[in-house]
Amino acid sequence: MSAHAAPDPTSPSEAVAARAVNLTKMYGSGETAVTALGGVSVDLARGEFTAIMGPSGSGKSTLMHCLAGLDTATSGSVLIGDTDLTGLSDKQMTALRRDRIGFVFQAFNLVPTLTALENITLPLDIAGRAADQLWLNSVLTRLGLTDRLEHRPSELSGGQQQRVACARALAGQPEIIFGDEPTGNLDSHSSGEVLSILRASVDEFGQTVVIVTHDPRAAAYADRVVFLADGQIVDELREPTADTVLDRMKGLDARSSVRS
Ligand SMILES: Nc1ncnc2c1ncn2[C@@H]1O[C@H](COP(=O)(O)OP(=O)(O)OP(=O)(O)O)[C@@H](O)[C@H]1O
Repeated sequence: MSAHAAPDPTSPSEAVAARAVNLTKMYGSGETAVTALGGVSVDLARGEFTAIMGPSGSGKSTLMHCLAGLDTATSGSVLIGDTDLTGLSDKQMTALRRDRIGFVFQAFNLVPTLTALENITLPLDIAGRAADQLWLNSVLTRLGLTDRLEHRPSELSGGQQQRVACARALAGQPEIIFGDEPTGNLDSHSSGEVLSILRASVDEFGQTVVIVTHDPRAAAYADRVVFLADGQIVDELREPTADTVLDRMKGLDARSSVRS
């Protein structure tokens, strides 16, 4: 198994978009306690596309939810840029998620009664921020949405809905975008489109993207794949291909089945 890079405590925060330090998450207590994360430390570099992979139950969603401020860890800390999430009030956490983080979920999570454009600008409207029109136009053009802006979600294909969700995540120029199985509900063509958009947002816009995925072909779009097993980071891969990811996953699945 190849060594994975431990976080460098001296690395400047400009280079690190999000950081987990010795993150532990327990569910339940006593004999029924489950350790979902057993002391995870990881740095997510700015301007990089990272995929989190691992067998079912390995802690991927828990890690992403803690990093994104959607869940709180039992111990350890999470930083978004320089901000330590530990100790933030609910109000501060809501503001941080709204102003500094973009989300793309498996289920698209669009508001059915709003048009595509209204969905895209909704988080900015709620925050009372005006969209940067030049930026928004370049995102809408890049995502091929300019002729779909007046459509409601029910009038769009799954792939188009997820492109709207990507535009919504990008509209506010967040520090980091988290995707929880963003292609889990899409066919392979639409998956490829959405992943190309996330890839382009990193290459062309300097965005930082982190996704959880089960799909080695999706992970192959990333710069780096971080592998979890049993609530620990056990491996990582740079410049992954679908084949190299699949190989590593086979090793982890074998390891899990030996344990269970
Ligand atoms: N709300 C909860 N209550 C109790 N246990 C939980 C809860 N959420 C997750 N777990 C447990 O924590 C562990 C990690 O779960 P998590 O959902 O993070 O894994 P995952 O790698 O994302 O799984 P999958 O690939 O199946 O979505 C699992 O053993 C799971 O059963």
